Amino acid sequence: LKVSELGIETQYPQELVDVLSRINDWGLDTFKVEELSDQRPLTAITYRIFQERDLCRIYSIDQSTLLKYLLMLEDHYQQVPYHNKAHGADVCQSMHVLLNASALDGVFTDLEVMSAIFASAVHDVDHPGVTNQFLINTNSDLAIMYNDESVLENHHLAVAFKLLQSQERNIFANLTTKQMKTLRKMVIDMVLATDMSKHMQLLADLKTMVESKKVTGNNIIMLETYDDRIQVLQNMIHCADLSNPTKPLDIYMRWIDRIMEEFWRQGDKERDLRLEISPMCDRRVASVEKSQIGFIEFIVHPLWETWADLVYPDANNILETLEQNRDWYQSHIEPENGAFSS
Ligand SMILES: COc1ccc(-c2ccn(CCC(=O)N3CCOCC3)n2)cc1OC1CCCC1
Ligand SMILES: [Mg+2]
Ligand SMILES: [Zn+2]
Repeated sequence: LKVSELGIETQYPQELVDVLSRINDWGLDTFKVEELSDQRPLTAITYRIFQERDLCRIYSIDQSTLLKYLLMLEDHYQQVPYHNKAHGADVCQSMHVLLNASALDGVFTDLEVMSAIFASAVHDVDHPGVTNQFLINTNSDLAIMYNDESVLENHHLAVAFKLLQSQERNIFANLTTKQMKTLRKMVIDMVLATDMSKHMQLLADLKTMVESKKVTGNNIIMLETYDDRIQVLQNMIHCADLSNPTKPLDIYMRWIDRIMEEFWRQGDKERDLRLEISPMCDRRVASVEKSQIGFIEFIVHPLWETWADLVYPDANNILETLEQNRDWYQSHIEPENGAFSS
């Protein structure tokens, strides 16, 4: 990558080129990209991935149109502690790495790959930093608009596709009608799958697929139907969305700081509104480490263990890091608040 190919202006061009050289690695430091890109991590990372996968050439995407769309998309991520443009960038880059699993070599078409990268980049756009339940409980305009069903995820999709409607930002202008129809359906199916309320069903279906896994001679997964293909992509974006505990511990800790601040700000709003404070949202009775251990035990590890089975042995190192992080927190439980530690 050359400085001229960064796509964005920065006072640290060479350092940014150096950090982005890890675009295909699981440990890429999104926070470093955020700092070195002058607060443009989503544009810098997504633009780099489009280049890496040659998507502009394959789909005749004008580079300035892509940059205009990405900058506008990035500006529509809200300045909230966790669900901001850095999270969007991180999930996009994590998805890019997961797509490179050798068990999936040649499995997905270029259109499916572009759909997955696009879905990841847009998947939390305009997130207000509160949960679906909070939006429902407070009779918000968004909950009214989407009838309490995957409220945030429907909104992220609507915003992402609306931004495509101007001719100067329509990166998919040169796709055929059929390609656009396919891309739109897959992006909708993937972003809706990032709603935590779909987690148990997604995981159950993934386990069923693993039990009946069909592979070719060189251990490449065979996915014959749309339902099978989209199910793998839905679990992939869900894994990417829940990938913080699988990253190097110092990076994981910084994501914890951000999600807790976002949860605590929601708790502050609930306290002011005299609503019951949601679990883990009361900054006065926080047990950060215990919450993470529960999150890993009940959600993240069961999901990643199943994913690691599906793409065995490609995700073994990721699962290993997750288990090391879990063990680290287990052995560093902070003393109970107050005098009576158990
Ligand atoms: C680094 O820590 C986390 C990173 C990601 C998540 C997380 C959960 C579900 N998602 C997917 C999006 C979603 O559905 N959400 C967004 C979070 O709030 C619930 C609805 N993401 C949770 C995390 O920690 C929580 C706070 C202590 C234990 C759990
Ligand atoms: Mg989300
Ligand atoms: Zn997300």
